[in-house]
Amino acid sequence: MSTILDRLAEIIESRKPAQGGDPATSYTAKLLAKGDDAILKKIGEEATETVMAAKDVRAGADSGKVLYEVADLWFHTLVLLAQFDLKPQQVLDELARREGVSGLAEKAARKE
Ligand SMILES: N=c1c2ncn([C@@H]3O[C@H](COP(=O)(O)OP(=O)(O)OP(=O)(O)O)[C@@H](O)[C@H]3O)c2ncn1[C@@H]1O[C@H](COP(=O)(O)O)[C@@H](O)[C@H]1O
Repeated sequence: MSTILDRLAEIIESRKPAQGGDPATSYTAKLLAKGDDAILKKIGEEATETVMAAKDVRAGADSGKVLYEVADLWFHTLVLLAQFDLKPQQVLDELARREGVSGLAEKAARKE
């Protein structure tokens, strides 16, 4: 069964310049055509907007604001994955690989 992440990844793939993505009709095609720096800039912006939304929620705003910004951030990380020919499933596989491994234990092992 395909998930929304898989379906979005397919759409993003189809927006690549090499696949005929049209920057005039597609936000994703426009961003991909601009290249690495533009994509990375968007991720920085969306991460910052997520931080600001979380602060706003703590100051009384609706928590939906965080959901909205995280969706923007996830979308742009999917564009970044596509730019490097990576798939969301590979990120899910990496998270699955880490399942059950304490972050503290993993960090300690790295220091040895
Ligand atoms: N999920 C998304 C999605 N989330 C966010 N965005 C866009 O990401 C941008 C977020 O940037 P900002 O909030 O900073 O808004 P902005 O000022 O318009 O952005 P900039 O011009 O500054 O880059 C907005 O233009 C949003 O519309 C998305 N654009 C597309 N998708 C998905 O991708 C599909 C293909 O979209 P197109 O490639 O545009 O056809 C869509 O059907 C959706 O499923």
